[in-house]
Amino acid sequence: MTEDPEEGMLSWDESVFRDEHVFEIDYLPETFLHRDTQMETLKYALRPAVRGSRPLNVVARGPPGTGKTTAVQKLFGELRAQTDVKTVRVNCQVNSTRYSVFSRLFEGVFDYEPPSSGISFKKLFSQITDQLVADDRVLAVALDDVNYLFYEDEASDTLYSLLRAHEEQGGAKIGVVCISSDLDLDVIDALDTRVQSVFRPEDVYFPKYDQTEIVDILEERVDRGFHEGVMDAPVLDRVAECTEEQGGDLRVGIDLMRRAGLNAEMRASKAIEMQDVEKAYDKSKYVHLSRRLQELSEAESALLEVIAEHDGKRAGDIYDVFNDETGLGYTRYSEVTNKLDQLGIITASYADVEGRGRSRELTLNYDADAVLERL
Ligand SMILES: Nc1ncnc2c1ncn2[C@@H]1O[C@H](COP(=O)(O)OP(=O)(O)OP(=O)(O)O)[C@@H](O)[C@H]1O
Repeated sequence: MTEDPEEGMLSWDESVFRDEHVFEIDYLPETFLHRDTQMETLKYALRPAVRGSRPLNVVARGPPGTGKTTAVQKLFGELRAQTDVKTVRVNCQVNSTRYSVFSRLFEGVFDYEPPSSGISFKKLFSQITDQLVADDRVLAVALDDVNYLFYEDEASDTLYSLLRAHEEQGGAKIGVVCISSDLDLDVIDALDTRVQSVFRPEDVYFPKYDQTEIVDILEERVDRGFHEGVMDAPVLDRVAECTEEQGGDLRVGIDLMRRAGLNAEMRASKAIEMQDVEKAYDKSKYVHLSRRLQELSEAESALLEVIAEHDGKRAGDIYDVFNDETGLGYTRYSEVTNKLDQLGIITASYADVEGRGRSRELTLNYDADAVLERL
């Protein structure tokens, strides 16, 4: 038998992907492994809504990419399909004030946006609650990435309004699931005492997946996303190892598989090799960073750029450059520094500096070039 030189090579009309969509960021997985206890507790908390009662409130916590959003999306999807319960998930990274959170709730309840001319918060609030009462419907709200409401000092007001809706507004029934991936933030502790006294949520923790769990979960995607034989076990193990290395965030693994698939295609190969994974890892390990940088304001990006360009310099020097470039003063500089610190992009710590007393030292938590490339 003569060997076919084309064997193992992709032709133009072939692909390693069976369904590339399963590697996209908004893909909702059909099977959701290793999250049974978390799903149970969430169901337990939401079940009263199905009977027309107010659901229990929940705080869902855990490191990034551990399935918190997916869990809520799956349950909210089931509630929408099988019951009368209204569900709205608000991305607080984008909607980080009480007003914008309630604007999204308005949209969820009425299926159209609130008037763009603007109405008072009080009006916005009462229109939502009046409608819920009139329809006799329960509203389940997920505040996804709720930590951003804390960074903007809007969390207490937002929660207070949501939690008091049943007392003040004719008995509107609203339950809240707060999702936080900031492990340094104690959600309850960080709220005002007036909120703490009415907020006694169920706690659902999403631990980091270990390497075997990561393999189990990613195997599903391999089967759905790639043709048979494209990714063999040792290569998948390496993907899981890289994912583990990056804090167990499944986004890294999923992104890595997609990029590795594209790399294999670039070599016109029918199978993904280790080299395709290694090459992809240089990019995929920064998925957190890219996500965080996407939502920065102009002032935050400007300061980060200065820090990255002057890595290792004293805070005073950094402030001078920031001030020169943006015209913003020290108060704003200080606020932006705190925000970047809370986001985990930099660490701002106090240090004794000779001749200057205590001053803040800013260190970048990522490679400076990686930051600059993505800004
Ligand atoms: N058990 C699982 N099975 C299948 N896919 C999963 C599982 N857990 C997470 N994923 C996938 O991993 C990615 C990240 O999950 P998700 O967005 O739910 O995490 P998260 O904990 O909400 O993250 P963050 O806190 O950063 O918002 C998604 O693409 C999701 O489909």
